[in-house]
Amino acid sequence: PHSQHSQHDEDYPSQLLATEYDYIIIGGGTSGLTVGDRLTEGGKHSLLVLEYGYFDTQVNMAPRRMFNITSEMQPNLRNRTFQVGIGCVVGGSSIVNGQVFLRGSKPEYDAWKELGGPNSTWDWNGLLPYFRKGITLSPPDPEISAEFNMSYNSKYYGKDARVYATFSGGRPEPFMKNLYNAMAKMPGMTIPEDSGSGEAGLYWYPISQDGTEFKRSSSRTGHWDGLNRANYEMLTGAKVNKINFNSDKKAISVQFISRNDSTVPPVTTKARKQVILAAGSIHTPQILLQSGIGPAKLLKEYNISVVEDLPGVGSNFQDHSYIPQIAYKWGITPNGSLPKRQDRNPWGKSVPPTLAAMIGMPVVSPEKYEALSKAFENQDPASHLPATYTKDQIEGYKQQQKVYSKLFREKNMQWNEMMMFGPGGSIQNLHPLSRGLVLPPKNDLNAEMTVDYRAATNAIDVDVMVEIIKFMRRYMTESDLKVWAPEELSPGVAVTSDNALKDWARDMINPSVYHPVGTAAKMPREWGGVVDEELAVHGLKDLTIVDASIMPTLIGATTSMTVYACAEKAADIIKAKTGW
Ligand SMILES: Cc1cc2nc3c(=O)[nH]c(=O)nc-3n(C[C@H](O)[C@H](O)[C@H](O)COP(=O)(O)OP(=O)(O)OC[C@H]3O[C@@H](n4cnc5c(N)ncnc54)[C@H](O)[C@@H]3O)c2cc1C
Repeated sequence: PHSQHSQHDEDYPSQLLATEYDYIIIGGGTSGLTVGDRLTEGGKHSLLVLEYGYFDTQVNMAPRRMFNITSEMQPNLRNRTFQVGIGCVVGGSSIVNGQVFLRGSKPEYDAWKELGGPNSTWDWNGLLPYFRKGITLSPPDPEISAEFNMSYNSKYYGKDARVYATFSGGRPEPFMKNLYNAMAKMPGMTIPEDSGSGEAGLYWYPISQDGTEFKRSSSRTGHWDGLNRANYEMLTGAKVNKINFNSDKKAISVQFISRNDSTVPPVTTKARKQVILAAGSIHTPQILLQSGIGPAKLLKEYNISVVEDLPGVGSNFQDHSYIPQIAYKWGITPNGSLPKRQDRNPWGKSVPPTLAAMIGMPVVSPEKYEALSKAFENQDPASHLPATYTKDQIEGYKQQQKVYSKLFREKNMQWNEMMMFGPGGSIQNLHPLSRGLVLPPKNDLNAEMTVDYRAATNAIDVDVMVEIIKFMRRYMTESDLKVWAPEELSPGVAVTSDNALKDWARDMINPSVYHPVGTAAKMPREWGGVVDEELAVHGLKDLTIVDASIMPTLIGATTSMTVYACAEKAADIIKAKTGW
């Protein structure tokens, strides 16, 4: 049964599996399949991927391909609840995501190094080779790129990866030039040479599609389809619920059950070299807790014996937050056709490239950034962190506070994201300072996770959003766009004071752009971290986490490209460590 690249789908044929593999990967999503591909190159080592979802020929968000999770009620956002978007399908969230394919700016990755210790290699320079290894760029059409000022530089990408970024072949509406030119003249605005250069500013950006058929590029198309390796196996519909350890605390096997059939007894498969956890930021903490790794106090409440007391499991949870619409209309209709919000068609269609302004707080708010930075610097973390935080975890947040109060003053920092396609639009706070929790419900460790963004528990997050709204207002009403007499529809010109804007923002903020990170953070143990610089779980042997949960802090960009780069780096670390 292992003579071919096996896709055991739907019928849970666990009897086809071997009892032992060199590597077992938990979760066949974005990071899991990237690492799976790299470790099976050359055919020498056997590897099994255990994936909860199924192979699916359709892509995009649909119930079959998404976990069904609603967040906890958010008291600071008028008690609203929110859909928690994550993929459960072979390819994971890379199959259902919005395909905006960006990376963060240099200071955001350099922060990971500062939060990792003096010998850390997790900074911009340490990750750039892996962005290059992981992603191939299809440049824009030369004529269109010259006409619309699409600067790009292929040196920030590689040539061999089968995960693609493309600007696509469509032609933007001519009016986009006016949006571009007006933004380019905003005080302090910069224009980087490429969206992937690690520099903040105004740029056209690529999407995760191939550059010929304009079909979605995912971890499945890039790291599974067409490989046909006898040593690279996957079982779908398999829900992992435990990792087992020997007395030496070495991860030795993985237990899973059928996703649908509770009558099937659990199966245990052995891993000779490593167990690799790639179940994403929401479910990686669950599998750790089910395995006895997490806050000892909590594990006792679940009657689970403690393998390793790691209070950080499920904490430090972060996501981008946004307001979907700062709405304007033109008082004087511009000539010619106007840009519309583009649906990045996942089934293959060339759509025009899209424009974004990704800017730091000194550009967003030249007046207030210094005061905001000071307020954050002097804040008592205990005033907003969860009551369960230990001394170590509070110390870890203090370290983040030290780094981020500096980054408030950093111009080359992607703190605000404005996707530009018309009058007004959506705005994002890419660096919320509140920290959420992702934990199983009190009475049942095996039930679906509870997701609590704890949005705006740090009130500075709302202050930042207000400054971003004011930046949008300046852009719409004080830039060259004013010749078209823009009229603000919401929040509306009657909403003027900071307090009134804060009030409005609390009604409007959505605490997730489907970019959850941080719940098994790469930070020192004495700062509440869960994995070390080699992404190995503190205190244990041969258990490595490779998904978005390891990011100690958010990057100011959509997350998938960074997940690919981190997984590429993780694969090299695992190879070096396990005598690959
Ligand atoms: C709706 C949506 C829109 C997004 N938009 C964008 C965008 O436009 N651009 C961008 O760059 N990023 C976007 N993202 C985010 C990005 O896709 C994710 O950050 C990234 O894919 C996460 O990768 P991962 O490997 O951490 O997790 P995933 O890719 O989610 O993989 C985790 C895998 O583990 C499996 N799993 C979970 N629990 C178990 C278990 N117990 N046993 C076995 N398997 C399990 C899941 O089924 C899943 O396949 C979006 C995400 C979503 C959901």
